[in-house]
Amino acid sequence: MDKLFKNVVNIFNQACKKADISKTIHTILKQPKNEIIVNFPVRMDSGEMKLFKGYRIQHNNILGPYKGGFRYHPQVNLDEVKGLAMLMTLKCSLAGLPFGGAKGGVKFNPKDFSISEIEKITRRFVHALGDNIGPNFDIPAPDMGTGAQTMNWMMDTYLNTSGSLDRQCLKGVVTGKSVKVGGTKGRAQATGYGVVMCIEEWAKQHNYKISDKTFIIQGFGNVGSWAAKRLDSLGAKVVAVNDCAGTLYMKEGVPVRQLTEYIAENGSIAGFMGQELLSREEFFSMKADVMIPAALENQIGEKEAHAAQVELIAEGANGPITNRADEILAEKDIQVIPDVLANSGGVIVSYFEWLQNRSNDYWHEHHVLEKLQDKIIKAYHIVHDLSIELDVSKREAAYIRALKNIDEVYNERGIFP
Ligand SMILES: NC(=O)C1=CN([C@@H]2O[C@H](COP(=O)(O)OP(=O)(O)OC[C@H]3O[C@@H](n4cnc5c(N)ncnc54)[C@H](OP(=O)(O)O)[C@@H]3O)[C@@H](O)[C@H]2O)C=CC1
Ligand SMILES: O=C(O)CCC(=O)C(=O)O
Repeated sequence: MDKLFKNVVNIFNQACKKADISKTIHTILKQPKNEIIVNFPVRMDSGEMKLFKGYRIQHNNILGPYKGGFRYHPQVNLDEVKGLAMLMTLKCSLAGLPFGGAKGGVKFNPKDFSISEIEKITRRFVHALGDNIGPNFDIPAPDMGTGAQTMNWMMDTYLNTSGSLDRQCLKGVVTGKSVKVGGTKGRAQATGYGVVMCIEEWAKQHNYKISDKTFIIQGFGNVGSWAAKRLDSLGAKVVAVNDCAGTLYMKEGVPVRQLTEYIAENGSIAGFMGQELLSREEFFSMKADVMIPAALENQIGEKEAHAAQVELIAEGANGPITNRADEILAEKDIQVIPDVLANSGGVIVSYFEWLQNRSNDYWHEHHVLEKLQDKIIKAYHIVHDLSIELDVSKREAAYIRALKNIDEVYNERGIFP
């Protein structure tokens, strides 16, 4: 089984060499600054006490407060969260945000717990983290298995336990909250929309008419479903969706809104419109124009890369392609828009939420989405141009650009001895 942190560090090492990053900066960045692990007890509905393990990995904060999501998933582990935290440092730097990188999570499957148990787990986790998070220090956000409701509980717990009277500014302790409690319009759709905005830009460069193309999406949660909605509005056909239950294939295109509603009610694609599901293997070998992995890391390994029959992969998920698979895809001339660029829409709009919380001035949705488009398209062209100039993949170009920004800041500030 590939390890995410190792995969990310391999590309980081290559990029450091190509970007001529000093040994000192390489040494600072190759491990996270802080690895926080908490074990905390929570009383279940049955009265039983259960112990949970939570992580917050703070990779680097030279550019600003640590920033990155919290994941609730049974596979959460230290290696995974370290890899995800390093990706956040690179993602924020590439997007030009005044944030560093962090990631966290709790190892459990939310599907096995009641809403009130999930609320208690969330509140106890925030309590256990204490001052390790804060609106000017480390700002969590949603990731797999968490969403606006989780962020609302987190903010509420932090406000009630921090001891500070500055309720307004403290709202920015987490982003991705619901709009009524201080979230921004546009955050829910930001990551999925951002992925498609990158695909739209790629399409313009390749004289590619999106409305004539077929798309396949792994994962139909926050990222996958919003990407599908934007594709649908552009007239494109999403012909297959894969989740843990299997692969839904509909030749004429999946009815995106109905599927979103169905999953919200039933928890998965199983049973949708009476369709028989295909296998995971059939998803990864399906002939289509574009694939959007929007689930877990390491989904496209050697086998899936050999089987792939698409022209472009836009990484909605973090780290969905292993190092070896990256090489195979390059040999097959399958292009990749890398995670640190393609899924940066989420953290970009999180930044807008944080700004709105600080100023107490809330923006229209169209303004948020316009600003998102400006930022992500700017990053897209920086990556594209650099990949041509240096003759490297878009992933390497993205890492190189992000590392150069960080290197420059360290060099101008100097390093504390
Ligand atoms: N939310 C955000 O703003 C951002 C998310 N990302 C990344 O995007 C990815 C998805 O996140 P998000 O949409 O928020 O998560 P969600 O929890 O909303 O959705 C996850 C989706 O992935 C599916 N999934 C999980 N495990 C598997 C598997 N083994 N095989 C197939 N499908 C699977 C789930 O299906 P099932 O119900 O069957 O488990 C579900 O459809 C993650 O990699 C995350 O790090 C990146 C940037 C920002
Ligand atoms: O919105 C954020 O702050 C972080 C989103 C995230 O976790 C990610 O981009 O992987």
